[in-house]
Amino acid sequence: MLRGPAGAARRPGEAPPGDMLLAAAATAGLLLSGRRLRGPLLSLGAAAAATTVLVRRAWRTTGPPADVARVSESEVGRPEVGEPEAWARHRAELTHRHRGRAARATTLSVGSQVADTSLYLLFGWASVVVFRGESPALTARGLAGAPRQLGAIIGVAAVARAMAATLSYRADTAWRALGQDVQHEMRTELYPHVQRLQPGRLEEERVSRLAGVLSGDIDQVGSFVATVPHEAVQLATCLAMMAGGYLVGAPDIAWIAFLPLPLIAWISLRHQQRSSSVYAAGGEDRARLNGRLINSLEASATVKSFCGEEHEAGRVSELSHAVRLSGTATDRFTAGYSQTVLSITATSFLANLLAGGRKAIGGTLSLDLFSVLNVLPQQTIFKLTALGVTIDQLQRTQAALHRVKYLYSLPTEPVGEGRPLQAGQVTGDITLQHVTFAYPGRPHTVADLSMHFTPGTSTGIVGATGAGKSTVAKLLTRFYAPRTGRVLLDGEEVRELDLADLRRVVGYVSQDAFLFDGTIADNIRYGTFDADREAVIRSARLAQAHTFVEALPQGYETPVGERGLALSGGQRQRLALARALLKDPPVLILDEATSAVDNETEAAIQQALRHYSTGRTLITIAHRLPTVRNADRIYVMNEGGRIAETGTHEELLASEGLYTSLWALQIQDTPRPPSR
Ligand SMILES: Nc1ncnc2c1ncn2[C@@H]1O[C@H](COP(=O)(O)OP(=O)(O)OP(=O)(O)O)[C@@H](O)[C@H]1O
Repeated sequence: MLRGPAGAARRPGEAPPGDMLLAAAATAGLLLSGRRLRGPLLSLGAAAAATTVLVRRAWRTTGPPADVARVSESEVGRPEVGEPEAWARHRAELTHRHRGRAARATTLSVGSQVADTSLYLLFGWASVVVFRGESPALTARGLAGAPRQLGAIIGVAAVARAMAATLSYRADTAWRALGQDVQHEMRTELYPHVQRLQPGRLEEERVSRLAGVLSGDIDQVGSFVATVPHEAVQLATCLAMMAGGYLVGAPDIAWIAFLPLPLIAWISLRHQQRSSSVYAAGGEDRARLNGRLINSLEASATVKSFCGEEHEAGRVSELSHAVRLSGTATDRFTAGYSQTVLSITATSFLANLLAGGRKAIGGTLSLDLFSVLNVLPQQTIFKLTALGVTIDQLQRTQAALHRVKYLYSLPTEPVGEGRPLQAGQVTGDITLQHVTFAYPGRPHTVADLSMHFTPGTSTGIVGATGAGKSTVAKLLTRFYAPRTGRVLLDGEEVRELDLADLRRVVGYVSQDAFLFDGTIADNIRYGTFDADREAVIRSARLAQAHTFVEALPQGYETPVGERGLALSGGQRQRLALARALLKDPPVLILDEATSAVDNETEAAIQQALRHYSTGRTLITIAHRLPTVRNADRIYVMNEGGRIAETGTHEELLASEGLYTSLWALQIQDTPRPPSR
């Protein structure tokens, strides 16, 4: 078994890695080259080999930056994820679609670098004309006299500058546009996939982590495409121009020009490795300060009532001091690096000047050539200083892609599969037959559960907290599938039905009345996006929301704020209810949908729902027994996720079981004050 450069095993017969091919080509080049070029080629090869070895070592020993590694292994979980099919397809499409653009942008990057470097070469040449009085090379080409020569060089330099500006602008914008497009396409492809994740997986993955992949990681990929290939192509162009220039023009002193390259590459990589930990420490200090500030400001009522202002100010000052110290350390570090790089660049320049100058004085190197060649190493070194940042970007992008790939590997809900359902033909006959279900890693939530919901009737489900009432609703809407047993709608197993159709015919108002950042009308219309204003108002009236909405200065156009925080809990619940009523489903499940509403308003809602639910199947899950007392049937669930009792309110009271004792407890409760 052979070992690849990164320590990876390579099977016999596998294609040799790129550097072996390079070595073979270099050996052939050396053998074919004349004696004059053999030495310079060797020094170029040595510089290239040393630089490659250093980059490889840095890549292997450091791995991804500290902050990236932490996220990719602990948060995302499995470092090794296979190639999910959806991701492989999307990646292939992206590559195929943008191949031509990437090739054009690469050409522009090469052109812009050639024009830019030419400009500096021309400056060097112009100074020779000024100091020496003429350029023999130009005189030999029929352009005699310093003023004419100078004018010609400056004219060409102006053209080179214009070309450099145009090509750089076009290359930069081409790469950036490509980065933006890749980012946009990745996000718009990944987001629907994330939305289709099975609810269980969606709950397991933290929202902040999912949002982090969809925003931060995809941004990382986009900014990588926008900048790194452009810089890498420019560096390669600089290296090629420098190597070509020295090998052709001054092979004897080529080694002096090549010598600093591995040194600069090494310093740049070392700097990046060390700076990533310095910056990570500074970032953590800033994050701690930020967290403390937000926490303190959010808890302002608690801080004030416990007179904790001084205590909070002290803690903020402490953290701010830590930020100051880490900031100073980072600044010192950065300043030290730029001075080191400048010193090496200057040393290389002086060494070139000395060696090349002696040859020019001795007449073995033309002054014209000497003046232009001197410029090339400066440009290359300048570009090479960004190598550490490039490697860092590459590693960050790899880690970001790893996380994208991981999300693609998570199981999704089926789309467009199953038997279609017509809302108008659904009667709403629902049956649970011996259903057993457990959340992953948990004991059974419901066990051997059987229930029946007769079409056109209302059913209440009550029971202890954690008994599994909401779980029943989730099984009906196929958020989860039972382990054993069957859930049937109109005699058909729900898992055989088209999922989107099923959710269209089953309206569900969950415990947490979630509102989107938008207006009240937008929130009621959510899911029935084409509903007109009259329909919106009608459902708001049914949900007893119209009066409070009308009383607001902007009425239905009032923004509800992030997560609806500009409204009270009872108001939010009524809007969520109005949203479900507007959907007009044949089956409606209300899971603690009015728990934050005062008794009087709840009674009005129930009155309205009695008319609304005619011909529909209404399932009401509640803790408050008065919410379900008028239901045609009530199921009482016990803690083991089983049915303890069933019957009408009167029948259950007569049986003097669990329901009777709960009722006795609750009617002693003080009535709640009216909600706003
Ligand atoms: N996503 C989940 N992952 C793991 N366990 C869960 C999940 N959701 C609910 N459970 C557990 O399942 C059990 C039943 O929860 P469920 O929400 O169905 O109860 P409930 O009767 O509706 O309770 P409550 O009246 O408090 O709303 C609880 O023990 C709960 O901790």
